[in-house]
Amino acid sequence: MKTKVFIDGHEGTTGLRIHERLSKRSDIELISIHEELRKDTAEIKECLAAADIAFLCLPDAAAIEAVSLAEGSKVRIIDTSTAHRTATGWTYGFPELSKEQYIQIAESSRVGNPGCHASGVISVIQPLRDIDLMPADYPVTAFSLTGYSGGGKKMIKQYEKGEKTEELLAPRQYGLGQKHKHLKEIVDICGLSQAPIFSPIVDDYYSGMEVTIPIFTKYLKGTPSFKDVWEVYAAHYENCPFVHVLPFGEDKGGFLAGNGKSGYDDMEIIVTGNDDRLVIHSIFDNLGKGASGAAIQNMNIMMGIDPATGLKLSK
Ligand SMILES: NC(=O)C1=CN([C@@H]2O[C@H](COP(=O)(O)OP(=O)(O)OC[C@H]3O[C@@H](n4cnc5c(N)ncnc54)[C@H](OP(=O)(O)O)[C@@H]3O)[C@@H](O)[C@H]2O)C=CC1
Ligand SMILES: CC(=O)N[C@@H](CCC(=O)OP(=O)(O)O)C(=O)O
Repeated sequence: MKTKVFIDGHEGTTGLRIHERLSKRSDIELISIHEELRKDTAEIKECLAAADIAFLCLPDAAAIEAVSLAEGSKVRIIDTSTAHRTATGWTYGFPELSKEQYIQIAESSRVGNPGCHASGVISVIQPLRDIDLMPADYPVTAFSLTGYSGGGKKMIKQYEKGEKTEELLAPRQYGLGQKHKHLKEIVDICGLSQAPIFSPIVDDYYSGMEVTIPIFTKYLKGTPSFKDVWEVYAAHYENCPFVHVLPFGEDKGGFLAGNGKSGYDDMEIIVTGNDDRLVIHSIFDNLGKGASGAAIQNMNIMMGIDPATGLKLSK
C-alpha cells in the first residue's frame, strides 16, 4: 500500500524540492490540493486528514495554523518552519545526533525539521558537546555562507528578476543584531550555556551552505590535537550515510566552495587548521540536508525504510 503524503506549501522553494523528489517514487501517493484553494483552511484540513504524512513548507504562522487543523487526525507531521523545532511534544529532526534521536524520529508523529544554518552549526558543535570535549560555556562563533534560495521565493525573485544592484553581486552579511531565529535550537540541541556569535552571509549563487566554526584547542578539555578532534567527528558520523567526514588532512586543495554540495542531500564535515587553532566546516545544500532533503530523510525514517530512499547522495 502506498503512503499518502500531503505537502502544504508545495509551490514554495522547500515544498517544490520535496514535491520533485517524491513525485518520482512509486511507494508514495501525493495528495494534491486545487491551485486556487491551496490557502483555504477547509481544503487544507481535508488534505491533512487524508494523509499519512504531511510536510509543512510554510511561514511560521501558517505552519502553526496547519498543526491546529490537523488536530484529531492520524496524520504525522514534518514541519520545515521554525515554529515547532524546540516545542514540547515535537522531535528535533536531526537523526545524526544519536541512536536515541533516530529512534525518537522513527516513532514520532510531530517532527520539527532543523533550520538550515542550525544544521551546520549543530553538525560541528554537538559531537564535541556530546562527549563533553567542549565545555557548555565555550564561546562559540560561526560564519554561515548561504545561497540566496535560503531566503525563499521572495529572495530568489530579488536576485533573479530584473537588473541586479551592485550590492547583490557581493556577499552580504545579515543577522547583525545577533538575534537570528536559529540561535534557540542551536543552544537547546547543543546544550550550550550561552548563544553563539552567529554571522550569516548570503551570496549571489542559488543554493549551498558552508558553515565555518573556529576553535581554540586549549579551551577544549585536555587540549586535544588536530587529529584527536578529527577522530571525534570520524567516530560520531561513522555510520551516518548523510554526513561524511573528509579524511584527515584533506582540504580540497585549500579552497572550499559554498556551493560544493548544491543539488545533493548530504553533508560534508572538513576539519582544517593545526593543533592550536582549528577551523571546522560543514558543507551542504540549504535545500538538501538544510531543508527538503532532511525532511525526506526524516519521512523515510518514520516510514521505517532506508533513510536515503529517493535522495541524491554524493559518492
Ligand atoms: N529556503 C530554505 O533554504 C529553507 C527554508 N526553510 C523553511 O521552510 C519554510 C518554507 O520556506 P521556503 O520554501 O523557503 O519559502 P517560500 O516563500 O519559497 O515558500 C512558502 C510557500 O508557502 C506558501 N504559503 C504561505 N502562506 C500559506 C498558507 N497560509 N497556506 C498555504 N500556503 C501558504 C507560499 O505561497 P505563495 O506562493 O503564494 O507565496 C509559498 O508558496 C519556511 O518556514 C522556511 O523558514 C527551512 C530551511 C531552509
Ligand atoms: C538567506 C536567508 O535569509 N536565509 C534564512 C534561513 C532560511 C530559512 O528560512 O530557514 P529556516 O526555516 O531554516 O529558519 C535566514 O537566515 O533566516
